[in-house]
Amino acid sequence: MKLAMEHLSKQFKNKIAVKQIDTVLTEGVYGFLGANGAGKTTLLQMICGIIEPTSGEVKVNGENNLQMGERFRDLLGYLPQEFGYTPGFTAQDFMLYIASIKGLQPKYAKRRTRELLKLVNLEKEADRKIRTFSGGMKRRLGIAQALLNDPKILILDEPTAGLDPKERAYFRNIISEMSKDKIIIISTHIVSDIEYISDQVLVMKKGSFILQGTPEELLDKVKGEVWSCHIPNKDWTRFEAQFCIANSHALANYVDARIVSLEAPIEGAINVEPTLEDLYLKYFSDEMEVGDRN
Ligand SMILES: Nc1ncnc2c1ncn2[C@@H]1O[C@H](COP(=O)(O)OP(=O)(O)OP(=O)(O)O)[C@@H](O)[C@H]1O
Repeated sequence: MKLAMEHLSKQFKNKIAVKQIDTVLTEGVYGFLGANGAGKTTLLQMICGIIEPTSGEVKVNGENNLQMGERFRDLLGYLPQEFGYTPGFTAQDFMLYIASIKGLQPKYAKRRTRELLKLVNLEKEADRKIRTFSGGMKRRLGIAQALLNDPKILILDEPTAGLDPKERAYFRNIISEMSKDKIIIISTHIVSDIEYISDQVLVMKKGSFILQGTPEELLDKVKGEVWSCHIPNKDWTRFEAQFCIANSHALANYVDARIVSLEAPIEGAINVEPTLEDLYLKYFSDEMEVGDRN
């Protein structure tokens, strides 16, 4: 299957949210990485056919997604950023309700609901009301509902928002296990959510993809630019203002720092293996507050 974005743009009044995106996705896991406001949600909503592009189009195997209508919706599973759960429903009622909207046969819907609640580890909570669920449980239920129709295109907008580290790890395992025959798009600003499960990472900034490649290809772009060094306490304020700081740990006489820089920031700095987090900092440090980095 081919999911193509062709010269895709979206403008809201005088704000260009998505700018001339051209890319083709086939089966695999794609991480759309970008800061808040980069345009991820707008792009995903155009792919899902929820909003119309200002120009350009989304095509599935050469056919416009909006013109495909029902046939496109049958292929699609979507977890929006803000999901409207009905708090008085139990998890099972909710799944059956979404299944009926998706037009699934009741018998199949029941079986699929059982399977999916098991997959997202909510099997024992099937009869509990959603109003008693934690944020993480609701998010897992959201992932389960997106899978009801066994979608060939699965789109997850910030799927791990509100999940604790254990649930994040669980989520990554679920995705890696089912990737084979689907196009899976995960949008996030959290690098670790997609670093190990994405076949391709697309870095989005100000409405455009500024980088696209396998995690290894992207890591090559910061190779030789990540340093581990000791900065004397008296010089720290100057270094913090001048360099992109990936990490810092203040000790008695110096700060143990990880710095992204073309040149060694200080004598004795040691070149270390980069991570995607370093790459993200390199490209987004101009948009971040100092406190965001740690
Ligand atoms: N309906 C709208 N009307 C006006 N501006 C909008 C609208 N929707 C989005 N925008 C603007 O378009 C830009 C991209 O927003 P979008 O929500 O797509 O980004 P994002 O990368 O998903 O960020 P976030 O993770 O914070 O949602 C932002 O500047 C946003 O304010």
